[in-house]
Amino acid sequence: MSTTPTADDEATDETPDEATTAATDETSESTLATARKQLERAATNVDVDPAIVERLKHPTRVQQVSVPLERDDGTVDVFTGYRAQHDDVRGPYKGGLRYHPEVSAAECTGLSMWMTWKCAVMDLPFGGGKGGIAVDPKSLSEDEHERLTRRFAEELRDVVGPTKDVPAPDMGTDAQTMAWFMDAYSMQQGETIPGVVTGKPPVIGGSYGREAAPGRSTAIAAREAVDHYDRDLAETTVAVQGFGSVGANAARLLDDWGATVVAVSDVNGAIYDPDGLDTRDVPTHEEEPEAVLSHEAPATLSNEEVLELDVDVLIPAAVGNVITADNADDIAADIVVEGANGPTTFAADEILAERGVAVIPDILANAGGVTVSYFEWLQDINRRTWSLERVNEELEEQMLEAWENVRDEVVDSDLTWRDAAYVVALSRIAEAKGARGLWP
Ligand SMILES: NC(=O)C1=CN([C@@H]2O[C@H](COP(=O)(O)OP(=O)(O)OC[C@H]3O[C@@H](n4cnc5c(N)ncnc54)[C@H](OP(=O)(O)O)[C@@H]3O)[C@@H](O)[C@H]2O)C=CC1
Ligand SMILES: O=C(O)CCC(=O)C(=O)O
Repeated sequence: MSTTPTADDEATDETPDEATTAATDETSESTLATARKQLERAATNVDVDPAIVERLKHPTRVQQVSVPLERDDGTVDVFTGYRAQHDDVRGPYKGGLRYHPEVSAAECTGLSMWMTWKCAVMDLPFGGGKGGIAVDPKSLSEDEHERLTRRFAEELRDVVGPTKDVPAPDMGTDAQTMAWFMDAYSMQQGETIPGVVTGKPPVIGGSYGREAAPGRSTAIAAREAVDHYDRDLAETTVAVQGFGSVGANAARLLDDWGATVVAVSDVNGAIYDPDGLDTRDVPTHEEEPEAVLSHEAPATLSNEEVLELDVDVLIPAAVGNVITADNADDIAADIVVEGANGPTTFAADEILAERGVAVIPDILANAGGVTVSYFEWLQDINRRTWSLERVNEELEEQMLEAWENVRDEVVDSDLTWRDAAYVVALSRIAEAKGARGLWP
């Protein structure tokens, strides 16, 4: 079933277009509204055909599917799944699959727009996609997670594929989810096709280093930002919201590199030690969900308090829309590095910019995930495995190149880091559209 989402979308009751105008209450500014407003603002800094900008406010398509699940007790529940495909002028759609109760057509559309820019900033030959199922993954047994994923893969079969659209993990999904997805798709196609998804376990064509990659790039971005502002990482304090794939890997690397990580949180709150936490001893979401508070520490904080801690670097690495107009004035960090996708609303971004807080945007900071996904895709096509050392070296190189491209715009054109990243991305996308003769 291929549809434009309708008001049947139980998760939000809004279409992608309605989502833009529905966001009247600042704190509830939707992902899609933020993504569109960011695009409009950034477009004023680039010489790009307004028709292209108008086109880029909309996805190519959003696939909406019903995903029936037979529960372990024999009853059946039907969930709604989505795959938003935003733009593919530079290559196949690329982006994660999220299992979360708030997944909706509008959210996937906004997230797929950010994937288009992210792939362009990193100069990867991909466009932007994002999808998921509106479900609480913690309510699923492992067998239910597998059955749901296999059925989702069947429903998406016509729109995904190694040269069409290549999903990957996101919140609530992991390497095992990708393995089931790849197996279900391969069985339907009658041959093993590892390149249909990335983020798989290495034993079936996954790349070493993929799981840690978005956290690694977030740490690299934090390190480079600290250096850009003439500070010393050894004297830098860091707070991290979210201790999953992105947050835990970023925190542990920065800890390894000499920074002092004073607070980390999961969904239930944060642990705080002004002298620095031993982040390797704190259980990650993958090791044990909701276990951060079980680690002994001098103090605990709420998730709101962790955002307002007086640290040098704040890394929101959990859910979106956590820095809003309501708390932007209370953010005490000098540098915010966006590990999560869309943690800062449009209005909050403007407040932080006025206050001189540097915000390193998600489309640059957490782009290590999709970059190593690209490496995985190359390995799958070539049937050749790269070592972890090679993956990390090439990631470092690609991140530094993207960092320099964006930094040059910040320095030369006096732009915010987000606007600068958009200038790099939009210029490449517009150039590709021009070269292909696509209008718009
Ligand atoms: N995985 C990837 O490849 C990439 C992910 N991202 C983005 O990074 C963010 C995190 O994703 P990822 O690390 O994969 O997710 P995970 O599911 O691995 O971890 C999420 C973490 O956030 C915590 N969390 C969940 N809800 C909240 C909340 N409301 N407040 C505070 N903490 C919360 C979870 O706690 P608990 O353990 O208690 O559940 C967990 O520690 C998302 O925005 C995602 O889109 C970006 C690039 C790539
Ligand atoms: O690895 C990928 O393809 C995409 C990861 C992702 O969803 C993201 O960067 O937000």
